[in-house]
Amino acid sequence: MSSRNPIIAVTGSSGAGTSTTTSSFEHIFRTLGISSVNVEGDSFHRFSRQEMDMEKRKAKESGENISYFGDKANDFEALERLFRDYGEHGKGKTRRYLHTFDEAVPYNQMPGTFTPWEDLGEGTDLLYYEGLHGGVVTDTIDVAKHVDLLIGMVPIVNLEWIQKIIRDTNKRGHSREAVTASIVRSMEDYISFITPQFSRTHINFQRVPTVDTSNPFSAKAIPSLDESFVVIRFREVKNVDFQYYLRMIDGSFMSRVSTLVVPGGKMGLAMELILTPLIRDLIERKTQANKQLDWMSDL
Ligand SMILES: Nc1ncnc2c1ncn2[C@@H]1O[C@H](COP(=O)(O)OP(=O)(O)OP(=O)(O)O)[C@@H](O)[C@H]1O
Ligand SMILES: O=C(CO)[C@H](O)[C@H](O)COP(=O)(O)O
Repeated sequence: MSSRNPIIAVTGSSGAGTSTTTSSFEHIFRTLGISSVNVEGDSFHRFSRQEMDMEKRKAKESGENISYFGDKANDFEALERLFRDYGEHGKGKTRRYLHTFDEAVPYNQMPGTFTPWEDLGEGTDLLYYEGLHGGVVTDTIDVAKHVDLLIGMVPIVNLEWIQKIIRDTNKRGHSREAVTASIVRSMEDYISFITPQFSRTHINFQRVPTVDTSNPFSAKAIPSLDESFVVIRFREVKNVDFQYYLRMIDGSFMSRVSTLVVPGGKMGLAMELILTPLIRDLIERKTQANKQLDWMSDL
C-alpha cells in the first residue's frame, strides 16, 4: 500500500465483468479530475495464444493442467513488481495482450500476441488494474498487499460462465466447445488462485440473476441488469453509511449486517455512491503525503 501512489484493483474471473466495470471507474475518475494509468491483467500472461496452445498440449501429454487462472500461465512476479514500483516511484512497466483483430490491427499485430513492454505511470494520480489477479497471494508473491482499494467482481458462477461463453464466442472467435473445455480445464486453478482473492477484498460486487440460468452451457443471451440483483458485501471498509445508501438507491435492502442488495439496474449508481468517497480519500491521503514529503525536503 502506498499513500503517495495509490493502487485500485478490480479483480475477477474471466468474463466476470471487470472490463465492463472499468467504465464506472473511468466516470468517477473524470468527475474527481483524477488521471489514472490503466493496466489490464491479461498483459501478465506468460504466453501468446499460439504458445499457450503448445503449453496446453504439453501439459495434456504429461497428465498436467495449465490454465489462464494459475501461476504457470501468468507472471505474478512481474505483476507484483509493477505494483511495487508504482507504489514506490509512481511508474512501472506493462504491455497489452491483444485478444481480437480490432485490438490488434492498430498495432499491426495478430490477435493473441503482446505489445512490447513500455514505461507507464509518470505523472498520474493512481494506478487502476482490472483483471484476474489483483488480489493474488502465493508462497512466493503477494500482489494483494500493494493494493489500496481491492474490489471483487464476482457474478454467481452460472452467470459468470454465461458471460464468458457468450463474450468468447461472439467477440473473440472461439467455439462454444473450446470455451467449455477451457472452463473445465481451469477449475483447479479457479479454486486455488481466483476465489481466495475474494476473501481479501475491501468490497465484493456479486451479480445474481433472477432468471433461470440452470444450464449456462446452452444459454443464448446474458441476463440483463434488470434481470438481476447485485449483492454488495463490505468486508474491509469501516463506517459504512448503510442508511444513506438505502435512502439513495430505490429498491435496495440489507440482507445481512454488512451486505447491501441493489436492483441490477442500479449497479452503476451504487458503485458511484460507494466508491467515490473511498477514491476521494485515497487522493486526499496522497496530497497529504506529498505535502509532508515537500515539507521534509525543505528542512
Ligand atoms: N453487469 C453486466 N450486465 C450485463 N452484461 C455484463 C455485465 N458485466 C459484464 N457483462 C458482459 O459479460 C461479458 C464479459 O464481461 P467483461 O469482458 O467485462 O469480462 P472480464 O471480466 O473483463 O473478462 P476477461 O478478464 O476475460 O477479459 C461481456 O460480454 C459483457 O458485456
Ligand atoms: O479472458 C481471458 C483470461 O482473462 C482469456 O481466456 C485469456 O486472456 C486468453 O485469451 P484468448 O483466449 O483470447 O487468447
